[in-house]
Amino acid sequence: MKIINVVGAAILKDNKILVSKRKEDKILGNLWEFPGGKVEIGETPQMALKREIREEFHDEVIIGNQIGEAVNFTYQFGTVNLTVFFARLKSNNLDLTVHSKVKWSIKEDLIKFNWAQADKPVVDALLKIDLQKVFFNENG
Ligand SMILES: Nc1nc2c([nH]c(=O)n2[C@H]2C[C@H](O)[C@@H](COP(=O)(O)OP(=O)(O)OP(=O)(O)O)O2)c(=O)[nH]1
Repeated sequence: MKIINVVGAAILKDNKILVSKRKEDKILGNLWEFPGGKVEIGETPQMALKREIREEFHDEVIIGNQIGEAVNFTYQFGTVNLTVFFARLKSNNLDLTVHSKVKWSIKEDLIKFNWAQADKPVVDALLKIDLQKVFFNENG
């Protein structure tokens, strides 16, 4: 079965995490996810994530550490290999070009969103991390 390599960003601001809702007419429509997308040939995960955030929100980000392990989840259309990284915004447009909505959520509320299946183990891993201790290298 086809493996689709996907990267996502848990963008942090003021101890909140940005969560985004997929448009109704897309695969996994109306489900919540970490913004990001497919890694293209020749890209590192970090390069792909910066490109996707630029395309999706017209924003620049600093990428931090990976959250937990990469997750493999098999949907009807293929197996998604999802890797999620912490990120911080360097700009603040958050233009909605591919999502129907975004929300800033406190950690405790993350479980209330209707997540894409692949994201659930990542959310569990995130819940165990103290967000106050997440570090960003300004060159990241
Ligand atoms: N961006 C993102 N995609 C996720 C997450 N969880 C998850 O299962 N996915 C799936 C949804 C899609 O099948 C795939 C990511 O593809 P995508 O968002 O770049 O693209 P898409 O299939 O919606 O649309 P397209 O680029 O093919 O036009 O991974 C997540 O947290 N973030």
